[in-house]
Amino acid sequence: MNKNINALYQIAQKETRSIIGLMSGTSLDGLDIALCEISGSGQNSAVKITKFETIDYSEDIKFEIRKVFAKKEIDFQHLVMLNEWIGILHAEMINDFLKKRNISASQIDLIASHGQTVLHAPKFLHQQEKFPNATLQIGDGDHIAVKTGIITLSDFRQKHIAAGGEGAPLAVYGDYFLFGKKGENRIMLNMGGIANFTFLPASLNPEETFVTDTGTGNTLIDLFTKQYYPEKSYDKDAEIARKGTVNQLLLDHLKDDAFFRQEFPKTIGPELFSAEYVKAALVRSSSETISAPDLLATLTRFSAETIAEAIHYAVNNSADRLEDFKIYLSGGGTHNPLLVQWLKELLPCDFHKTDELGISGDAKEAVLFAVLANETIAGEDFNFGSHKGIPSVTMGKISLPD
Ligand SMILES: Nc1ncnc2c1ncn2[C@@H]1O[C@H](COP(=O)(O)OP(=O)(O)OP(=O)(O)O)[C@@H](O)[C@H]1O
Ligand SMILES: CC(=O)N[C@H]1[C@@H]2OC[C@@H](O2)[C@@H](O)[C@@H]1O[C@H](C)C(=O)O
Repeated sequence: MNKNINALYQIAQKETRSIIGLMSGTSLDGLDIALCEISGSGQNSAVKITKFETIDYSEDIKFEIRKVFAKKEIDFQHLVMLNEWIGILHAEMINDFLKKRNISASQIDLIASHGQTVLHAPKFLHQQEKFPNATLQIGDGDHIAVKTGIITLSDFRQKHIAAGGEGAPLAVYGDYFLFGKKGENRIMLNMGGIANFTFLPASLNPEETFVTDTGTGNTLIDLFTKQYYPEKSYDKDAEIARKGTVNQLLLDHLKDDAFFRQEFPKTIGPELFSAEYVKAALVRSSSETISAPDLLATLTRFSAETIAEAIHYAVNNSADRLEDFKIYLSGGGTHNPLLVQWLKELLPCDFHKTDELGISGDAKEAVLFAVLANETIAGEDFNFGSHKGIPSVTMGKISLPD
């Protein structure tokens, strides 16, 4: 038997697996690395994060990714080179992460690598009938496996699409296994570049469980902060937005898009929520001369209202009331006090952070990919039912180190 296949067989039978989860999201801020000890699988999964770090992307890395990120027309050779380069860079970041902590590669069972999303084009966005839902994450897993010496699972989203999904969000698998609690209605709300939530009803009936993106989270706030204040990468503590006033007419135009009228589950990216999207709404509302604080206040309100309206809609379609739901926040938007304040005003739910459930909100998405890898290697069949959007499949391609 090939020694790596034998290793996988042994890993699958271990009581506890050491799995590194990696996530680099749409904010292009860096690579989240979460070292997890995972025992069990499926609903019996238990995760302990033993180490976590976000390794910031250098300006050079951001610059090179931005050349292709969310763009329809690019230099194709650059994308091909970037796929290899990001794989090598991520491997080096993992090696540094381990070295700093005196952990050897032999102590790690698996790496679960999300990769860097460069284009996310569900059918809703590309609108070309003969083509399927499409998404591309780069940073080839073979580079990570060879350079770290650790078996690596990567490219999780393709199987989801192959099995009938949109390739995102995938959070529901981990959210259901780690945070589903019988007798308690929970909503796991992640506010990254794009915001999404997993609806976990008290029944834990997989047929009533779903996950959906809601629209922009931080992506437009970050984009226009950088545009008006090039020295800042985001509106820290909403300092700028707080000085502004929401422009209601602009807000109405921002919210007037077919994406918001689409049924759940749905997914989207910065391909739609771009500078052009905002500029078109500025023109339609004749507010091109808006001040930077007013624009940031309006964009923050746009995120808050679209998230809140999606949650209202989800709960209205259930047998329960908003007051009966606990919302667990994660992702960078949790640190935006104005966004969170407005959400609390718009949603009469009971607000918490995933940290209270033992998983830090900044690490959660990286952990979710470690859980997906755990399922692929050690999980048993779990049926999420027949409804659209959550195919009952394992995900990730396996790269062997030698
Ligand atoms: N103190 C803060 N005040 C306001 N916003 C903050 C603060 N801290 C973080 N953020 C926001 O969080 C963002 C980073 O979020 P996160 O790391 O969840 O993004 P991501 O992983 O790229 O997202 P995605 O879920 O799209 O993959 C920052 O760009 C910023 O908008
Ligand atoms: C294509 C892509 O990278 N999508 C991300 C992004 O970040 C948030 C939202 O948009 C979500 O759909 C997804 O990530 C999470 C981890 C998911 O798949 O659940």
